[in-house]
Amino acid sequence: MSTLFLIGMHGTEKSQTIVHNEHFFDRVIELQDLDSLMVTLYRDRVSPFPNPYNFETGVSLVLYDPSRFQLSVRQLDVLFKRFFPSFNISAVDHTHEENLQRLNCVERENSVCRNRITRINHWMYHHNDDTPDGIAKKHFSTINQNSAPTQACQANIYTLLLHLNDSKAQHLQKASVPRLIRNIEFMSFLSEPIGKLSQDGSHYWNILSTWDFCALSLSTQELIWCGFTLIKKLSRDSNVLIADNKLLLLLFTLESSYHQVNKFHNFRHAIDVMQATWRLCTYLIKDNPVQTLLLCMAAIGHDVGHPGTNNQLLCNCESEVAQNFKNVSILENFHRELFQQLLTEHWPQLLAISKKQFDFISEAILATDMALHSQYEDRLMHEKPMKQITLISLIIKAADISNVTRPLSISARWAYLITLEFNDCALLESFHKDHRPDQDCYADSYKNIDSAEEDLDYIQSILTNVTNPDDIIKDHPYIPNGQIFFINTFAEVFFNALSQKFSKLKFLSDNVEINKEYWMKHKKPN
Ligand SMILES: Nc1ncnc2c1ncn2[C@@H]1O[C@@H]2COP(=O)(O)O[C@H]2[C@H]1O
Repeated sequence: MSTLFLIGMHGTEKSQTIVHNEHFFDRVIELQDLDSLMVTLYRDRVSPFPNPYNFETGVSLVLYDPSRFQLSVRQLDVLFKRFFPSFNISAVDHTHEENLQRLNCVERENSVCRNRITRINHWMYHHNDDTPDGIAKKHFSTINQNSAPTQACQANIYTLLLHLNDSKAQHLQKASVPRLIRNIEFMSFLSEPIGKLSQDGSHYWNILSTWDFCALSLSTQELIWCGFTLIKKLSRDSNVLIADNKLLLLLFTLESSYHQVNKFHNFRHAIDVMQATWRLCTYLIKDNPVQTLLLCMAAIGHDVGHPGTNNQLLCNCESEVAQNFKNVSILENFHRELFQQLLTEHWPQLLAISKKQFDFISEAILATDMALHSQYEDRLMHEKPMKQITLISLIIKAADISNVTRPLSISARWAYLITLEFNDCALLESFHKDHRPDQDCYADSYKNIDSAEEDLDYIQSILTNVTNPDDIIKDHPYIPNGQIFFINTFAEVFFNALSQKFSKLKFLSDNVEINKEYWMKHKKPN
């Protein structure tokens, strides 16, 4: 869905160009000022699933007069990139008619980001620097009344490369949090969990404290609340304090740095891994609250910006992001860099502590690369005495794939989601048979592809209404085979070895066996 925001614009200021182009947007919202804009962005983003206004499945433009708000277009764009990194949103100075050519782009851009496959393709492989700076450098004559929109259009759509480059650029600028964001009371966007707490003050503690934790049945507001509740407690335990509103800003920024439209690799997975990490820490690093805090934070950030695909796909198509990391642990390095930057900005004290301890958070995030799985398995079985860094890595690795150790009804729903994500990877690969990954997204051949309407409504109804795995595999009969493969190849040996080493963790390998038994009963002949 796409939104046209008109800020502080009175009827007479609305030019004919704006009026003629409004119909390209799904909605037009008129707001008094930029403060109201920020509130709308946050409020929409944390609306209940399936959330049409997540700012990812369409392109949104903000038309305003910079001179009236003492904030240039460039500054507002930087603010969007810093605090809403996954959003397709850009600022436009509407007082110069030629700038309104950007409105012509929206129809084309929407067609790229409404289709899951073209959207993911664009995220992963689009290399051009379409920012106004980049365009100026390449002498594209795009803001020209007579010319058709060209690559300049794509400036409004998220890409991994821009996310990474913007994050690096912010690192250099060391800017403070702008007033527009600093003034926000983030608790005001969390009415849902606060409402539940008024009925039962320990509700979220109770759900966070068991291995039956089901992030799948939580809304975005509740996920943020769970992160807030746990990290606040751990920060107190370890005396690395952070003010409530600052912690909430960090969590809202993290949520906006994950792709809500991904089936599996989204903020929900991040909170699930954070919870699993914490539970494992209560058994394995009992007397070290600082390390528990660092590891739980690493867990929340470990997949930030994940495109819902994999390293192989980035590598095969020689994406610039892959080259940037020399084809080594590409996504993990990507997550690590983005998260480091977020911490530099939002919680530098924690980052400093992390760096003092063998670059704790970075090491933890890098350990989640499954290409290193057998190495870690080896260390788990043979390293004596086990080094602290190995233990930390094993905890976050175990948490990352802990969905197969959850009770079956929960595990099956995670299996369903990862299967859908794998299916999209397969669609992306077949898309590449006919299209160069980095070709101009507006070329004709790119248009009529027949895959991948949005299906978030359908997925959400399964997640909330279906708890019986039988119902899930009725529609997706090959899920059991995928789960057996994953358990046989990775999970079984790993969790058995972990349970042998740490007997209190036997429930993990027990659950894997129960789940495997179920999948075996429903296995399809290959
Ligand atoms: N239930 C599951 N079934 C199949 N693969 C899984 C499952 N859980 C995790 N994985 C894989 O394990 C990987 C761990 O690292 P990633 O999160 O990058 O991507 C994950 C998936 O590829």
